[in-house]
Amino acid sequence: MSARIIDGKGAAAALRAKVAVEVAGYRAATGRAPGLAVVLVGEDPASAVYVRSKGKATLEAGMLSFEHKLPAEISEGKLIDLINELNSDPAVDGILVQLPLPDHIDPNQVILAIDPDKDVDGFHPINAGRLAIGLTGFTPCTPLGCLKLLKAELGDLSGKNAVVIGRSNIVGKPMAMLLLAEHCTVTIAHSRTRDLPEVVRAADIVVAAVGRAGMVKGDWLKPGATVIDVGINRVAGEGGNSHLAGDVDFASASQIAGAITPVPGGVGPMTIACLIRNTLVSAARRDGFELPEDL
Ligand SMILES: NC(=O)C1=CN([C@@H]2O[C@H](COP(=O)(O)OP(=O)(O)OC[C@H]3O[C@@H](n4cnc5c(N)ncnc54)[C@H](OP(=O)(O)O)[C@@H]3O)[C@@H](O)[C@H]2O)C=CC1
Ligand SMILES: Nc1nc(=O)c2c([nH]1)NC[C@@H]1CN(c3ccc(C(=O)N[C@@H](CCC(=O)O)C(=O)O)cc3)C=[N+]21
Repeated sequence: MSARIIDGKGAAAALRAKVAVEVAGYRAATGRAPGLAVVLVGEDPASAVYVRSKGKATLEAGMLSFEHKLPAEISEGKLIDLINELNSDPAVDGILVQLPLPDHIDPNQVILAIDPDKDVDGFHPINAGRLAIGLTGFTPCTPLGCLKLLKAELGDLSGKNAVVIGRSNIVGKPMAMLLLAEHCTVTIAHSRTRDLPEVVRAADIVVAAVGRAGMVKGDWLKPGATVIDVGINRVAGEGGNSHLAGDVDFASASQIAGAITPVPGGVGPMTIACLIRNTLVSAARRDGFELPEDL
């Protein structure tokens, strides 16, 4: 059997187009454009690439992009001063501080400084708490993108067995909360899980967010399972080349799964589409502008 390939890139383009239509309506109604501030500390090349594609997607949707590039040596206090300025800037609807941060800066203190109502990453404890207890807030972009792909593929998720591999605050935990809210029976696996292949074998839905290239093998899967591969791992190839690989061994998994996301072209583009979606949602809440339920 050969799995359906879930086209994350196409789904992301469609979501971005829907957001752009709503942005046009928002601008006509309010006379202003939603604005996203992205803060990049230091010169990590991968982070710089992501920040650039976020800025591009923001502009393409008709929104304003404010990029703040800060030197790696900046103090935590100075970074928090900038966040306070962005919190009180009426042109800024969303604030994203690109992670990881340099070691001398505590990411928890930085995230705490962001106004929860501008926290389009959904990383602030207030938004994590809102998600956990079912209140309106901001849902982290990567898990939200995964959920949108799953619903497009499967429709109603109620009663399905879902296994999330990974328990980070930015992917694994919020993913599990979203699946629980969709009435899945959720298992969260991590590095201390005993017999991971056996745990995965029970899953109708597998979300892999580990950071280990090709770890999940085809023979771990229940035949027909839906597999969402969050992993973005840069793997060295021959002659100094490198390529991106997911956490799932695509060659073997695509023989057994019912549907699977590729890397690249799966979850990554959806993350960026959900970021501009969240930024529009933030602006719309501020002005009482109504958006479609299913955006
Ligand atoms: N596509 C996208 O938009 C995004 C992709 N990513 C990618 O997703 C992956 C995960 O990211 P993130 O959540 O930040 O990573 P973290 O490193 O924060 O978390 C990794 C998780 O995987 C678990 N883990 C590690 N080794 C094993 C193992 N052998 N068996 C089972 N579980 C294991 C860890 O367990 P423990 O808690 O016990 O240590 C931890 O919970 C990375 O490849 C990252 O690049 C991340 C964000 C966005
Ligand atoms: N505050 C914060 N918020 C984040 O959302 C955040 C972050 N920090 N730090 C890093 C991770 C990672 N992340 C990705 C976004 C897009 C792709 C993406 O578009 N990937 C393309 C490939 C890109 C390439 O070729 O390198 C794809 O999978 O097709 C990947 C990863 C967001 N993150």
